[in-house]
Amino acid sequence: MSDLSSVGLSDWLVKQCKQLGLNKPTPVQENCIPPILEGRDCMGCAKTGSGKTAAFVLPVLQKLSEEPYGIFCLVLTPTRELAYQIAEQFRVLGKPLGLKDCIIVGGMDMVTQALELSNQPHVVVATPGRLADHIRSSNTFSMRKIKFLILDEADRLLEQGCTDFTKDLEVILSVLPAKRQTLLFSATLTDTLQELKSIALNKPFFWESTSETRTVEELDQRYILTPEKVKDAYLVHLIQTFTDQHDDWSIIIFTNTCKSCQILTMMLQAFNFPTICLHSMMKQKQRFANLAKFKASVYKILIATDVAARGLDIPTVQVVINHNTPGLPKIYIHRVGRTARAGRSGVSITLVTQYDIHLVHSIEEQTKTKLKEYPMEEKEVLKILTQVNVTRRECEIRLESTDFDEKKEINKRKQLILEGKDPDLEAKRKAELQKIRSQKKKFKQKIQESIQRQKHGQLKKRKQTKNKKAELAAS
Ligand SMILES: Nc1ncnc2c1ncn2[C@@H]1O[C@H](COP(=O)(O)OP(=O)(O)OP(=O)(O)O)[C@@H](O)[C@H]1O
Repeated sequence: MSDLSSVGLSDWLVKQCKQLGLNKPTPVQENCIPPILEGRDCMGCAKTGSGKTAAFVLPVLQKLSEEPYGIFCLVLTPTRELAYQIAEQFRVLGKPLGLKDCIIVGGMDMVTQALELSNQPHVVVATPGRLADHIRSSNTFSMRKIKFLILDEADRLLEQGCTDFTKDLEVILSVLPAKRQTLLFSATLTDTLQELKSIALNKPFFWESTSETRTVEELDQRYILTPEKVKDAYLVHLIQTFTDQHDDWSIIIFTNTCKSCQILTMMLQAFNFPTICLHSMMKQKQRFANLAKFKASVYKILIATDVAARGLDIPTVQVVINHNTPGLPKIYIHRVGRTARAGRSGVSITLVTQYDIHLVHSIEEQTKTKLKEYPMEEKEVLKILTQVNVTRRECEIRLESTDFDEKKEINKRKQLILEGKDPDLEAKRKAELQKIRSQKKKFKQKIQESIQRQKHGQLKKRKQTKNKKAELAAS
């Protein structure tokens, strides 16, 4: 494969890429950059860590150099940290152009952002909620002339998950010109293809890597089967083993809630592991500061919720641990994709309880990969079990004495009000749903128990018959 000029990039850009160690195009770049330069809409689906960001940044910079004006390009992305990472790529690769960029994300000062927007930056990188707020509240900037709209992690932006971006997207799309190039990228586009096609209107060029598996070959994917009560002891033992065996390692541990993230961080800190956390209940400045410290290897362990599952590119991460088994294969793919990036190797270890086995099966089915068991010395784990569980309980008590739960409740209510919902009505609805769920669970348990009893009865009967036959034969 030849250098990046083979995909149609100008000499100044190729030179800039070389300075950053980008010598040859990756497959997604090789396939998507030419049609984008030709003016086509593009949907690119390639594995995590395969260079999708440069696949859209480079052609935009080339086009911008031919006709520089602001606002030329808008990039939307689901998380604030990702917005900063993308803006940095634009800034570094676009240095020879004197590129002006502007980052519009929640949790940061709105007035400063409004000023920056009115200065006509070439590129705006934004999370949908905050950009929609600016559009609703200000007329000091215009997006009527943008050439490029890019949706990074496009499927996440369109799905109606816990953060629903669809209303904000409508507001944003309503102020963009119909004549534009739309570029959509993700490692998991296929589920949302129809919705995506309604945004990329001009018969988009679609490219998907043709690999059998949906995770990278360099990733060693493992699991540990553990009872729920022993999970944290496994985690502590696992980290201790890595600490003993590797000098230069970084680990991301994913967990399912902000509270669990906070407790696990306190617990690992109590065991003197250099741990820091990242979740959506933290102040934005603290989130950025923690991520920067982790990137700089000041802290070797990052415990995060799924706010860090997509897009983050931290080359030193060798291990990803899933403290909970992700409920959706898609989330698993993005989480484990934080390691083994750009051809490097990496390990992912998923802690699986007896209730999660079906989730592992659907992950294996979707990724077309079989997870292998991670060998652990159970005896060693059991030795620290009591100490770990007592430490965890102490951390829980410490957290309960703070206003963590209260803050969570206030944040939730604020979010619901912003979404135009009544928090009290929603709470009622949630309680009813919870009641139905627990009734269903009880019912399921009863059925399981009666099946077990039946099986047990049949076995007993068979044994009795066998014994009788043996007695008869003996007499
Ligand atoms: N042509 C190239 N040659 C070498 N390295 C590259 C090349 N293009 C990109 N990279 C590097 O690969 C790494 C991963 O790239 P990037 O973050 O764009 O991945 P991605 O495909 O967007 O992953 P994700 O799906 O997780 O967001 C980055 O560190 C980037 O600098």
